[in-house]
Amino acid sequence: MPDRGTPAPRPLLEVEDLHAYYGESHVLHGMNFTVPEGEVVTLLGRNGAGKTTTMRAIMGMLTSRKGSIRYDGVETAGLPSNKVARLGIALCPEERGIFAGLNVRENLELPPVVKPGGLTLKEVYELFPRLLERRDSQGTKLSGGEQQMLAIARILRTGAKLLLLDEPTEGLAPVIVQQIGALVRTLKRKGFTIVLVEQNFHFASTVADRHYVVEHGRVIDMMLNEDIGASRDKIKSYLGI
Ligand SMILES: Nc1ncnc2c1ncn2[C@@H]1O[C@H](COP(=O)(O)OP(=O)(O)OP(=O)(O)O)[C@@H](O)[C@H]1O
Repeated sequence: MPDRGTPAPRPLLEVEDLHAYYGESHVLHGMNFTVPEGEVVTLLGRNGAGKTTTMRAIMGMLTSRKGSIRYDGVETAGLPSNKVARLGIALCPEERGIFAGLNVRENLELPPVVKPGGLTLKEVYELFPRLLERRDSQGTKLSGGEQQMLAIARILRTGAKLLLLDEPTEGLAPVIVQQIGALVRTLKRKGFTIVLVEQNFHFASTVADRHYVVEHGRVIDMMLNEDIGASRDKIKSYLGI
C-alpha cells in the first residue's frame, strides 16, 4: 500500500505517450501510466476503452505502436514479444489460452523458462492444490475457475516478475473470484508486480494499490485504492455502473 510519508517505490513499468493501431484504426491515443515495483495496479474502463490493447502493446504483440514503454529502465517499445518475455514480463490473456487436448501437467510443462526464478511444478502445486488434484485432467474438462488458475500458474512457470492479467475474474462465480483475489494478494506478497485489467470494480478494490481509469485509449484519472471510498461515485460514472 503506498504511504504518502515514504518515497514511492521505483517504477518497474513506465508507459509514456503510447499510441497503437489496428490497421487504419487508431486505438491508443497517448497512454501514460507508471507501475511501481511490487504494486498491484488496475486498468479500469468500459468495453473498448483500450485496456487489452495496452496489455498487448506492452507485451510486444502489436507491431503498429509508437511511444515509450520502459521495463526496469529498458526501452521495450521496439521489441518483439519473445524478447519482451525474456526481460521478465508475461501476459495471461482474457481467453486463457489453455491447450484443450493436453492435461494440466502437460499445460504446465509447456511454457519456456525465460528467466531464472520460475516456479517449479512442486511450487505450482503448493500454490494451487486444486491443480495437483486435477493434474491428469484435460484442459477441456476443467471448470472456468480451474482454467483461470492454470493460465496464471503457467505464466508463473516462466520466471516473469511483471504479470499482466487480463480480466482474470470474467465469467467466474463469486466464490472463485474470491479465490483469485486471495491468489493475487499472495503473488503480491511474494514480490510480483501485477497489472490487472478489470471490469469488476468491487474485485479490483480488494486487491489493488492504485487504479488507472482508461477512456478512449487514454488514462484519464488515477486513484490510490486507499482513497477509493471518496471516489466511488466518480468511478461509477466512469464505468457506467
Ligand atoms: N484485432 C482488432 N482489430 C481491430 N480493432 C480492434 C481489435 N481488437 C480491438 N479492437 C478495437 O480496439 C478498441 C479497443 O479494444 P480493447 O480490446 O483494447 O478494449 P478493452 O478496453 O480491453 O475492452 P474489452 O473489455 O471489451 O476487451 C475497440 O474499439 C475495439 O473494437
